Amino acid sequence: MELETSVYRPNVAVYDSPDGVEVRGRYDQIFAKILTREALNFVAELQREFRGHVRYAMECRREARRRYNSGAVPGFDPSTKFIRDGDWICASVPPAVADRRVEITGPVERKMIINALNSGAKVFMADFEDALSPSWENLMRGHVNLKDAVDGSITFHDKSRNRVYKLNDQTAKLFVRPRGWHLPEAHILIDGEPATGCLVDFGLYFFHNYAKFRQTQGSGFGPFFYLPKMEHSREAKIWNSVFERAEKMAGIERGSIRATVLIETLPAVFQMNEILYELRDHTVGLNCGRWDYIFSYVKTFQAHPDRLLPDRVLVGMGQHFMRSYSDLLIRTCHKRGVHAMGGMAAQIPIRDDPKANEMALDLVRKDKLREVRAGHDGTWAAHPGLIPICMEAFTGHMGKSPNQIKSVKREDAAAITEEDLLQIPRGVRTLEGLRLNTRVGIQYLAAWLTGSGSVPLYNLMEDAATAEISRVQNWQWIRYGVELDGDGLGVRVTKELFGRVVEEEMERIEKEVGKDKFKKGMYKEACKMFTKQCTAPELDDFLTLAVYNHIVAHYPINNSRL
Ligand SMILES: CC(=O)SCCNC(=O)CCNC(=O)[C@H](O)C(C)(C)COP(=O)(O)OP(=O)(O)OC[C@H]1O[C@@H](n2cnc3c(N)ncnc32)[C@H](O)[C@@H]1OP(=O)(O)O
Ligand SMILES: O=CC(=O)O
Ligand SMILES: [Mg+2]
Repeated sequence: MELETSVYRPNVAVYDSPDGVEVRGRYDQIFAKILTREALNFVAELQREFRGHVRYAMECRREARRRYNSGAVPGFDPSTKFIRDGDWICASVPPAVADRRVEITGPVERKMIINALNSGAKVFMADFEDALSPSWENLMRGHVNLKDAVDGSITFHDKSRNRVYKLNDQTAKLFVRPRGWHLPEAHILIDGEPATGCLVDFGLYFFHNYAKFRQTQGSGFGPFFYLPKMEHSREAKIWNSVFERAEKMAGIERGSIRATVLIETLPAVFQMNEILYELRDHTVGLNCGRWDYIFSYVKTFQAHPDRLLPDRVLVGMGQHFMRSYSDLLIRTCHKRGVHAMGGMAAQIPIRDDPKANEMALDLVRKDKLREVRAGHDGTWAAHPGLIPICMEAFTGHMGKSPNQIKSVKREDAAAITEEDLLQIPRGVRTLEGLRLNTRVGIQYLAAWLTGSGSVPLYNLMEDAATAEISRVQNWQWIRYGVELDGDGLGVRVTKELFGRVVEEEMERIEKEVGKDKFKKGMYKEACKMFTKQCTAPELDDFLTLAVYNHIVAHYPINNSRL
């Protein structure tokens, strides 16, 4: 089915919402097929059952932050040692996803979904998180697209190229990544309060797709999910209960739903066993979400001036703390019988410069070889053009074996300590680092405000996670007046220096994108928001949460049934 959302009309129709549910987003006949009374009722049930647990989990995050801000550092929890030492394993991996050597990721955009499912990757992770700007239009179209994808009818007509996109016979297995626990969905009010974003994403997708998915994609299992940005196993426990609730509603076997958890916050690295334990009937592994992990390192240590990061480009997987995290994740997953997934290299193909392209591809190749040699069972690709390289690296090493769960135990990683996981990354800080953070942060935010959650900038993939690093690193350097020791200039970062950098980088952005695009885009607004966040007395928890209101579009006429 080709997606044609209706043109704007005055509010003549309303969604058929159950009691206590108010939909404040634009009405569209196509969206109404997703926002059915029954589906909204399911989301409302999830919200009512779990909102107290979510609220408590978010309060615990704030409490942990207060402790870290008073000098504490994260570590293993002595009270859950029995879980780490225990001899349990997770439910066995469903055959449909035993081989996940290459997974492509991307926003829930129609053409990209088709391209990703056809890409030759084993898995496609359709993203409501880092790669999506969660506007009402993006979210609802995303659900329509996913439903069409699961029932196999999705098509897309690119009129400018007169090209029709449709699914191949063989497609990647679909995983869906709902938003993190922290993000609200302001367009759906339940009992007068914004719904929890991830419960909306999960609830709508599950409700409409579980039956078809299990018949086709999952061979009796599924649907499959990726779970982002958790900080503690209590958050995994909520997901486990949500899954059980959904299975009960659908009348499907417990353990049908499976999820891979991104380990992408510093506190969570100390909870990997505990997270798998909570989800032991519903998990298919952990993934190294390296970009958010770096962001989380800065955020966790925001009050620790002795733990400042070097330039963003120097914080790679070769740093001791990153290598330790990836090695320990592999050991943990393989001990528990599930996949240890690698992460995303930021390089993307460079079309107009063969030499630079070869260098970028070589960096991706090296990253993937490091991952497979370390024992990872699969990896992420940002772009279809990277799949052959990722495949080659993993197949070259694993051959026909679907994964390395049984063959690479990494017992040596048992010796990894808290100090290894927290070791301060080495490297210099430069004015160019400050400039790049600023240039990238502003351009990313400008794109996000206008509906794009992942963009190519300076030949790298940028999304919410990578932009967060730029933001918090600038904040940290300004807050502590760090010396830029890599330039030989000995300059300290101050608000005044940052102000000059912002001005100059805005001029550069205008030159690079052209006057017309600059004027029509939201660069000035983005600049204001980014500057405010980088110079705020208190570090905002999330960039996208702080600016979310700017993309909320409440439908003007009150369509409430309350
Ligand atoms: C930190 C993390 O969370 S990582 C996970 C979240 N981030 C992501 O998922 C990023 C995914 N990648 C992307 O969004 C894109 O590749 C970008 C923004 C980085 C680059 O996009 P573009 O510059 O538009 O790519 P480009 O023009 O080279 O695309 C060429 C073709 O590949 C397709 N393509 C590019 N990336 C993807 C993808 N990830 N999935 C599916 N198709 C893709 C394009 O749709 C285009 O198709 P077409 O030839 O049929 O028109
Ligand atoms: O979600 C992935 C990450 O690296 O962040
Ligand atoms: Mg992430």
